Amino acid sequence: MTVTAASTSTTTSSPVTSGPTPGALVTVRDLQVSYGAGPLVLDGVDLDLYPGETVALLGSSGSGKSTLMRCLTGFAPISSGTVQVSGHELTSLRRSRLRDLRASVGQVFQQFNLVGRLSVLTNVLTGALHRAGPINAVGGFTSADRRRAMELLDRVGIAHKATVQARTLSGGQQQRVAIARALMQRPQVVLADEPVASLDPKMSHAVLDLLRQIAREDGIPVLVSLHVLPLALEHSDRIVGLRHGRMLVSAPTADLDADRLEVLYADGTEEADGAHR
Ligand SMILES: Nc1ncnc2c1ncn2[C@@H]1O[C@H](COP(=O)(O)OP(=O)(O)OP(=O)(O)O)[C@@H](O)[C@H]1O
Repeated sequence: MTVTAASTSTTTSSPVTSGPTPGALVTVRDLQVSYGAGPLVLDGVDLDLYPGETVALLGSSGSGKSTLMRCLTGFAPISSGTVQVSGHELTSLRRSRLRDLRASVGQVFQQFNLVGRLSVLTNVLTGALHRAGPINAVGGFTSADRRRAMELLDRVGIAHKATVQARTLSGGQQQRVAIARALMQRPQVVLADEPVASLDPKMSHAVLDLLRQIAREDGIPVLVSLHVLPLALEHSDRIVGLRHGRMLVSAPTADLDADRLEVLYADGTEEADGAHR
């Protein structure tokens, strides 16, 4: 795993960096975001994501985790700063190029976002549409697409459910299907926004194991937001943490423990206090 010099210790302010870091697939610099005329919800955020690493994104409710993820797909109102994905500056891309770039970012969500009445296999196949565009949907999927979708279902351990409706699966099984769908895009990076928030502890470990395995085997970065510190400490190579929109922690997981991460939750809001333990 590669880490930046700025990420080798817990920081109390944003690391001072400029330009893309060699080897990073995602580089965010001095990012500021506000919704409408509201206050800054991200303020001076820097982030690098490297091939093969799993990075846990922590922070109390409202600290800006989802907004940061949205920035990586061009769906957040960026006020200033830069976001580079695979060497492309996202903030200056035309719409068609932005669509291409989004296709290279696989996403996994808390609520799985499957189409419940469609088969598991078809749900995975829809991942191919991100790259091919909607026109391909008219012509249907190719046999190569189907073969790949079955291989991915096998990889996530759920090929035996390929023909059943997605809504008949358990939460953990549905999240595996969602991961297979994201992989169908042949992503260069995977963003998982609270992927285990709806799962029981056993399933949570299994899904996070799977995501980390994918990062390593495919050599892509996986950024996963979590609310439970022990899960982050067990299933990540590096932890970054937001508090009130500022990146307060950026360090290898091996250098961190729950006490050092408390800084993210001091003065926390809503369910943050205590819920992360
Ligand atoms: N579409 C929006 N319009 C206006 N404000 C928004 C919007 N989305 C998020 N916010 C605000 O931005 C801030 C950060 O929200 P965000 O959802 O990124 O936090 P989060 O860390 O992901 O929270 P949670 O852990 O609860 O999901 C919050 O104050 C939130 O109210």
